[in-house]
Amino acid sequence: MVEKIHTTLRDSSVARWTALILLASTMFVAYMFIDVLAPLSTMLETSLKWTPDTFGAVAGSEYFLNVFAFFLIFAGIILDRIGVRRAALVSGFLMVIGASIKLYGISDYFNAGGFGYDFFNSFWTGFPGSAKVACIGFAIFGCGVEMAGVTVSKGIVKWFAGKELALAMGLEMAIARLGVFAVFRLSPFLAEKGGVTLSVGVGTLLLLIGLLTFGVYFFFDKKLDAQTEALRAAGDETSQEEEFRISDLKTIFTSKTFMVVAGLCVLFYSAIFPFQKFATGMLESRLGMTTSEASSLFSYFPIGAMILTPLLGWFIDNKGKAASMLMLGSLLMIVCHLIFALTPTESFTFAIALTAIIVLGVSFSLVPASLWPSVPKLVDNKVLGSAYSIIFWIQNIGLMLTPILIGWALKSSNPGIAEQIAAGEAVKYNYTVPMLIFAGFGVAALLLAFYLKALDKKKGFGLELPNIVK
Ligand SMILES: C[C@H](NC(=O)[C@@H](N)CCCCN)C(=O)O
Repeated sequence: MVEKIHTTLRDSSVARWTALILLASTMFVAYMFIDVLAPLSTMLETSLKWTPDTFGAVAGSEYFLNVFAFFLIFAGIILDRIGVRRAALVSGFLMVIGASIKLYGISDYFNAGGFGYDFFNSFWTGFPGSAKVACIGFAIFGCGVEMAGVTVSKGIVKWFAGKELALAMGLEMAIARLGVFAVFRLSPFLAEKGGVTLSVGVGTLLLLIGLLTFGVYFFFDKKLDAQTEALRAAGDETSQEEEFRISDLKTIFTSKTFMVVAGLCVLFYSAIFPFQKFATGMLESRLGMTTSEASSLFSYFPIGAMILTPLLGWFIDNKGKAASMLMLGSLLMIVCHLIFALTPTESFTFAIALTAIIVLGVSFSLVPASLWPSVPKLVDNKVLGSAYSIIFWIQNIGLMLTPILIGWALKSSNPGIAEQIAAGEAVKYNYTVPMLIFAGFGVAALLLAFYLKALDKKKGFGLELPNIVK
């Protein structure tokens, strides 16, 4: 007699959490790579002649293909069609390929006249060849990392829906933030020992390990699918999953509440991830610190977020209040950016900077912990991959344009400074205008958060309700 299966790996907490750790470890190394150059802006300006606008353009290039080639939209459709495990491998490969190209662009070999050097320096000469190659690599890496983000989100919903969903998402984000902390500590240290190439080289190697981790996850996911299929065949699984159709995407784009969440997401994240790229330079300038000191100080930002995000996830699973948390998170962000922008130099002490960084970390827990687990409440599971990819796509437009805007604002509000730095003078940029721009994004996000709460009250999506079904 064939034994009937009544449970799946999803019902074993050990299997569930192991799947989460496998997915999150790849995101840990991916987030390390995203910010591997972030603490090195000053070093890159002297070694590779990357001015703030060049640095901003390289930072923004991560999102270029996602936005303009609509890669993220395709990534979501591909994910909904080929499933989590295959999409995870595709994204892992893309990250490794892109990172390797970026590594080549900043390498001593390339910059000493290696393959492609003459070509990449023969056009648009105001933008260094090293930065052009770095942009190409980072844009390919960006396709991989964003596809990985969407895939991991859908993967977590697959394992944790109706269980500890927000806690699991919070933990995944916490592990990713730990990657940001690690890179802000490690990257300047490695760069001091072996130059920028060593930092990016180690980052690339770690991504290879991340790809292997996705490979291990593949087998967990396969087993779960086989068990779920067997349950369906035996008639134990009531909710037969409907097939995804492209026309289903219309329901996402026409949902007002979904678009408000996407708007809030792009505004909030535009004042966080791009800020991470400029924060070290801002702290160096405002507190007269070295790169290494400023980078260490800023590393407390992801640490705060890392500790709080899973706790808030647990709270949302059990008590709800996601919409209210979005409002509070946006408000705290405005306060912190205004402190960076407007505190007079004599009052901007180490303690003030540290407090603002930690409070910003709290804001960076409140919004992600409540935003991402709210998405499954707004759309059908069969379009969930596409829904995450559309939100990420809209978010990527902001993440791509904001570093370019900030780099430009920094250069324009500090006329002559780039030239003085290039001439070896010990002058600093003034970051007031860029920080006011970040605060402005926060104000717009807060207004949308108020609107979202009102919409939820009217339409009853249950954003304020707990996730755990008792
Ligand atoms: C979960 C969320 N992830 C994102 O927003 C992704 N689009 C990744 C962005 C990474 C920065 N380039 C998060 O990390 O809060």
